[in-house]
Amino acid sequence: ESRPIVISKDFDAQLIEIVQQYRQRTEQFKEKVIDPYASSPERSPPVSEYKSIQLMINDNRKYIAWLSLVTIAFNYNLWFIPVRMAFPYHDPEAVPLWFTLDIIADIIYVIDIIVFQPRLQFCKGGDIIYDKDVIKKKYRGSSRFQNDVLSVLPSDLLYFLFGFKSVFRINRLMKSEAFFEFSDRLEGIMTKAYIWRVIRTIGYLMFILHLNACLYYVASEYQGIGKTKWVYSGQGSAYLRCYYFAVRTLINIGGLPEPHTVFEITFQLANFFVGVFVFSSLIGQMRDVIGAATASQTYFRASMDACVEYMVSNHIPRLVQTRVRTWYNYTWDSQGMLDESELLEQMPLVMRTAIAVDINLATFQKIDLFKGCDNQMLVDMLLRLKSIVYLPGDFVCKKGDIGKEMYIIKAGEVQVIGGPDNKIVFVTLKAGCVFGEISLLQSSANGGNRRTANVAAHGFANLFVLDKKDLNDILIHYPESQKVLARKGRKLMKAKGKTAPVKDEGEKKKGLAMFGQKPPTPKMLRAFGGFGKGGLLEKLRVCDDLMSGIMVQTHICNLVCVWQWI
Ligand SMILES: Nc1nc2c(ncn2[C@@H]2O[C@@H]3COP(=O)(O)O[C@H]3[C@H]2O)c(=O)[nH]1
Repeated sequence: ESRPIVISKDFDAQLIEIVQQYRQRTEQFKEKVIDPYASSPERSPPVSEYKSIQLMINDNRKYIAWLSLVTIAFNYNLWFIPVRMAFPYHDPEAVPLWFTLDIIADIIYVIDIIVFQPRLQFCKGGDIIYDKDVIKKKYRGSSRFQNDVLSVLPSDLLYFLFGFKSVFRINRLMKSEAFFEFSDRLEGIMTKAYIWRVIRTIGYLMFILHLNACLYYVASEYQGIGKTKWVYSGQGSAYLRCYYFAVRTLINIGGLPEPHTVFEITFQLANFFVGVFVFSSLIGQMRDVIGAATASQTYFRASMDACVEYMVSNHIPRLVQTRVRTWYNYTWDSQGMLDESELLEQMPLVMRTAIAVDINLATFQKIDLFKGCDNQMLVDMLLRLKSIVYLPGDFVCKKGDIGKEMYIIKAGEVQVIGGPDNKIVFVTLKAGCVFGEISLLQSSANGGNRRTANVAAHGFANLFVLDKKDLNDILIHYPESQKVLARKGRKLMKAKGKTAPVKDEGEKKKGLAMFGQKPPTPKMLRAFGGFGKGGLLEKLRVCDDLMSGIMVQTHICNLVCVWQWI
C-alpha cells in the first residue's frame, strides 16, 4: 500500500487497524479468486479436438485451395474490369463470354460468403473459438463481411438502364482481402516462400503496366486516335501497342514520340513520376525478396571468406586450408547451414522437442545401448545433441585420450582402426551406430575414462555428439536409466576386454577390437602359433597392444606358457 503510515503514540491502535483492513481485503480477494481447476461453465473442446481446429486456422490446404479460386475470381475482375472499361472489347460477339465469366466469378464470391467465411475458426485471447454461432456472429460483425457483401451487390443490374458496361462491376474489387489472405497462407505452407513473393511482385509490376496501358488508350481516345504522333495510332493490336507504350514510359526506356499538347505533356510527366517512384520501389522490393531468399547463402560465403582470410594472414599450411574449405563446403551442401543448433535455439522448447523427436527418436530407440532406457530420457538427450561433420580420415577419437563425448552416426561411416600406422580396420560403423560410449560410461578411477580405440571418419561423416556433462545432467533425473546404462557399460567393458589400471603406454590401451566383442576361440589362438616356444608368448609380446584387450585370457595363456617353458 502506498498510503504512508504515521507513527504516533497510538501506533499499536493504528497497526491493529491496518491488520484488520488487510484481513478484510484478503477475504474479499479470496471471494473473487477463480479456482483454476474448477470446470468452466462454458463448453470447451478436448485438446485433441484443438489439433484439427488449429489446422483449420493455420495450415488447411483445402481452405487455401478454395482461396486460390477466390483469388482467381478477384484477379479476373481486377485485370478485366479496367481493360473492358478502357478498350472497346464489349462487341456483341464477346458479350456472352464476358457475361458467363462474370457470373462464374460472382458465384465464387457468393459461395465464399455463405459457405466458407462463416465457418472459419479464429483465435480470441489465445483461445480457439470453434462455436459455430460465435464464428458466424464474428464474421457478420467484421469489416470483411461488409466488404464481401458490398463486393457482391448486383450493381450489374444497371446494365438494363445504361447498357453492358463493366464499370458497374467495380465493387467486385472490394474482395481484395481474400487475395492477401491467400498470399499469406500460401507463404506459410510453401517450402520456398520467396518463389511466391517474386511471382507476386512481378504481378504487381505487370498490373501497374496494365493499368497504364488502359490509361494510355483512354488518353488516346480523348485526344483522338491517330490524331497526333504521341497517341495510339490505331494500327495493330490496341492492347499490345498500349502495353508497349506503358513499358517504355514507366521503365523510362525512352525513345517515345514527343508529347505536344498540354494534356499529352501532363500525362507523360505523370507517367515518368509514377515510373520513378512506384516502379523503383517495386524493383527495390524484388531485390529485398531475392536478398532474403539468399541470405543464408550470403552468410555462409561471408563466414567462409573471413575464415580463409584469417588462415592466409596467419600463414596456415595450404593442406589445412584446403581441409577447412572442404569442411565448409560439405557442411553447407549436406545440411544447408553451418550450425543447425543456432536455428533451433530460437524456438521454444516444445517446438525443438517436436522437431528432434520427429527426426531422431526412432533411430535412438533402435540403438542397443539405449534399449530399456526411459523414453523421456532419450528425448532429453536428443535436445542436447550437437551435429558435427568430420572429413575423410579425420580422427574422431584417439586411443588413450580422455573420453568426454559419445557419438551417434547420423550419416556416413567411421572405422575403428589400429595396428602399425593405423592400417588395420577392426570394425566399420554405419549410420545409426553409437561409439565412444565405453570411456564415457566409466568412471575416471583407474583410467577407465580413456578411449579404448582409434576411431576415424571413413568418408564424410555427419555425427551427433553428446557431451559427458550433458549425459550426466540428464541421468540425474533418470536413476533407472542410469542403472541400465551403467550395467551396459560394465558389460561393454567386459566384452571389449577393458580392464583395470593403466600401467604404461604399452599396456594402457585395452580395447581389443580385432576380436570384436567375443573372447578368442582356440582357432584364433592356433593362428597365433599355439603356446609353444616362439609361438604365442613371443607373439603376445609383439602384439601386446592388440592382445592387451583380453587381459584375463592373456594371463591364463601366460601361465600355461610359462609352465610349458619350465
Ligand atoms: N575397443 C574397441 N572399441 C570399439 C570397437 N568397436 C567399436 N568401438 C568403439 O570405439 C570407441 C573408442 O572410444 P571408447 O573407448 O570411448 O568407445 C569405443 C567403442 O565405442 C571394438 O571392437 N573395440
